[in-house]
Amino acid sequence: MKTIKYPAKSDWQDLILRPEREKESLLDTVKSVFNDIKISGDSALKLYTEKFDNVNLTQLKVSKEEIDDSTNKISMALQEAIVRAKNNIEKFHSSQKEHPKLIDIEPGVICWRESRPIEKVGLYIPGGTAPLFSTVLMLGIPAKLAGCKEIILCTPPDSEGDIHPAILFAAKTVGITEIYKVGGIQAIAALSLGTESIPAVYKIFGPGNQYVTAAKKYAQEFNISIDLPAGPSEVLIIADEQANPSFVAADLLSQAEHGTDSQVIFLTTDEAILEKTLKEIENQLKQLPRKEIAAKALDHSTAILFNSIDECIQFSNQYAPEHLILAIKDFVNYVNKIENAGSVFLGNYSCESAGDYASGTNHTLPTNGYARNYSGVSLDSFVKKITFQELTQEGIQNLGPTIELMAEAEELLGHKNAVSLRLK
Ligand SMILES: NC(=O)c1ccc[n+]([C@@H]2O[C@H](COP(=O)([O-])OP(=O)(O)OC[C@H]3O[C@@H](n4cnc5c(N)ncnc54)[C@H](O)[C@@H]3O)[C@@H](O)[C@H]2O)c1
Ligand SMILES: N[C@H](CO)Cc1c[nH]c[nH+]1
Ligand SMILES: [Zn+2]
Repeated sequence: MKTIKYPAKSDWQDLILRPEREKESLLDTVKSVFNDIKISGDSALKLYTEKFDNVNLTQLKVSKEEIDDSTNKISMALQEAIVRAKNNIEKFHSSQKEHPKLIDIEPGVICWRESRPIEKVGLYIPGGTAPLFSTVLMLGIPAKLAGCKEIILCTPPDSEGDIHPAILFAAKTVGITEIYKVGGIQAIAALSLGTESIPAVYKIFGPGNQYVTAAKKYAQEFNISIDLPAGPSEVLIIADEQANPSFVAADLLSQAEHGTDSQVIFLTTDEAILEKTLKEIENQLKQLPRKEIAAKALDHSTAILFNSIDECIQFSNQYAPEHLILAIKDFVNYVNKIENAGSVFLGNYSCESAGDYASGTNHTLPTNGYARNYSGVSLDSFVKKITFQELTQEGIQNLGPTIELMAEAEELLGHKNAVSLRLK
């Protein structure tokens, strides 16, 4: 991890850069996979699965037996943990339900808005280097709460052609049964274009590596919408003198271990905390099974010493992290100053892992600076909002002349006429 002390503001622009693959070559790969899947459907899907996941599949769809068997393949304790997390995620996301509010605009003019589920949605569950069954809960629960009719789940198979039983158990717990063994660009292409076995959907959700994220961006060319660009994980931690260096190190490593292209940023005003945290990172890293992955992520991660917490917050707002942890005493005084972040964790005991698994918030969040203009996944992501209005005869009599005047000024006399006829 690189250490920088008191950087000038003019250097911040370089410090907020994320490690990225060369976009051009990524896009070329994405385009050719989409093209092959458009032409050859399932057979291209199988070829790409052999190429990128090293497994030769005969059947892409997960059978009912495989789903049912998943229960016997994971411990009772894990089953209970998944159910507890599900209840918490459900509680938080249910609270996001909006009830139509009728607004009296003027006498005889009422407007309101109602939500309707997106009928067909595709959920991508990452599985390249870790089976992220928690993501099944994060996407499946709001999809079900919203009332989406067709929910198609895609996730890469392991080298035996199997899906991790915890992914299948989580899907079963949420009530998802249409599951396909396909990952990466080819999964996103199948969900966008449809193949003999995988139906096309209207919106694609889910995080993934740079290939998946690039494919989701490209899918938009086919009029498919996407949740958000949720790429390689990241966390930014702001710590003062009362922070606990071992907690801070553990939180940084928790996101570094996701992938070699993850990035973690540590900001502090206290030089002693900086030194102790770097030592802790070194010690804790050795104990992690994914130490090679985390070490590579740390190679393009930075620890920065600043003069004040205000300066740390300003830097964080410019960086726009996926996760922000405020390991500072008076975090309540800084909440209002946070402008760009996917999800925020307050105080020494709010570890980021809580949000990843079980506290209730969603872990599918904007990365790579997209927290400047995107929100994380929520119930809203799975619905469209339709506006309604009812004008009575009194309403059009009152408002009509204003509409007529505006229509005439725009030289749209057809619009004006639709009002004038009703005023007679
Ligand atoms: N932002 C979020 O909300 C969030 C949440 C969870 C996970 N994540 C991120 O998701 C990512 C998961 O990545 P992963 O790799 O473990 O799983 P993944 O499922 O995203 O990607 C695996 C797939 O990548 C494809 N692939 C691998 N090498 C390729 C190559 N050379 N060319 C073309 N395709 C290739 C394969 O098809 C494989 O199935 C991590 O980066 C993690 O940080 C983000
Ligand atoms: N931290 C990830 C989002 O960046 C989500 C996750 C899933 N499992 C563990 N973590
Ligand atoms: Zn995580």
